[in-house]
Amino acid sequence: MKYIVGIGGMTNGGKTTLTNNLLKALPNCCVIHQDDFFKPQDQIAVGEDGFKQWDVLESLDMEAMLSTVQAWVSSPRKFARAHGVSVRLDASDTHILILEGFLLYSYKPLVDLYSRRYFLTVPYEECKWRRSRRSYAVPDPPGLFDGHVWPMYQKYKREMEANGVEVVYLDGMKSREELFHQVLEDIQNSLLNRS
Ligand SMILES: Nc1ncnc2c1ncn2[C@@H]1O[C@H](COP(=O)(O)OP(=O)(O)O)[C@@H](O)[C@H]1O
Ligand SMILES: NC(=O)c1ccc[n+]([C@@H]2O[C@H](COP(=O)(O)O)[C@@H](O)[C@H]2O)c1
Ligand SMILES: [Mg+2]
Repeated sequence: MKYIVGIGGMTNGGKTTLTNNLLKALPNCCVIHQDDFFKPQDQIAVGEDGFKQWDVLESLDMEAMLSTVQAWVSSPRKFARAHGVSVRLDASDTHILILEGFLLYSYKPLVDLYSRRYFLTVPYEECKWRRSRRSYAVPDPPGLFDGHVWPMYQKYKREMEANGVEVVYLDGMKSREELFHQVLEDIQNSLLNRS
């Protein structure tokens, strides 16, 4: 069985942290990080607001991300081997792929592939505070969060909801451990129901 999990939601909701914890616990589990598909800086548009538009779908090479997902779908075993993931021979023939990123459910060709879509959120103030402590490959210029990051998050979330995309919301204010156990248990139950 092939099982694709989305760990989506807002920037600094805790997606990467949760994903790394799940990867250690789930057998035959590969990961694809959406952040690895950002286009080079010189291809990022500059908006009327003067900000580089990092937080829009066009800043990501989603075709390349889709091809990577398709490579896993066509042979999870080969994909795992190529990415240094050990495949347990004794385990049942279940293969899991985690897709992790902030715009997972806004790209049409991918949206129906998920077996389960999680969506992490934290309140505005917490998100802004966590973000202010992060250092990205390209540092945030002053005002980016309120001028670009937060409005784009709201826009894409509204669109996702208007499109009726079904997600399981996760409270990113819970502890790392609580989130890990909640989602691990949920995935395990969902896998049992399918087998
Ligand atoms: N459950 C949590 N509670 C408090 N802080 C968290 C939690 N999960 C992650 N963090 C912290 O928040 C920041 C963003 O986490 P990260 O996993 O990189 O988020 P994302 O990938 O969604 O941007 C990091 O400093 C991380 O240590
Ligand atoms: N990885 C990069 O090349 C890069 C560059 C500029 C901004 N970012 C930021 O990365 C964020 C997405 O990653 P997180 O969800 O982990 O925060 C976006 O909000 C974007 O503004 C990433
Ligand atoms: Mg991240």
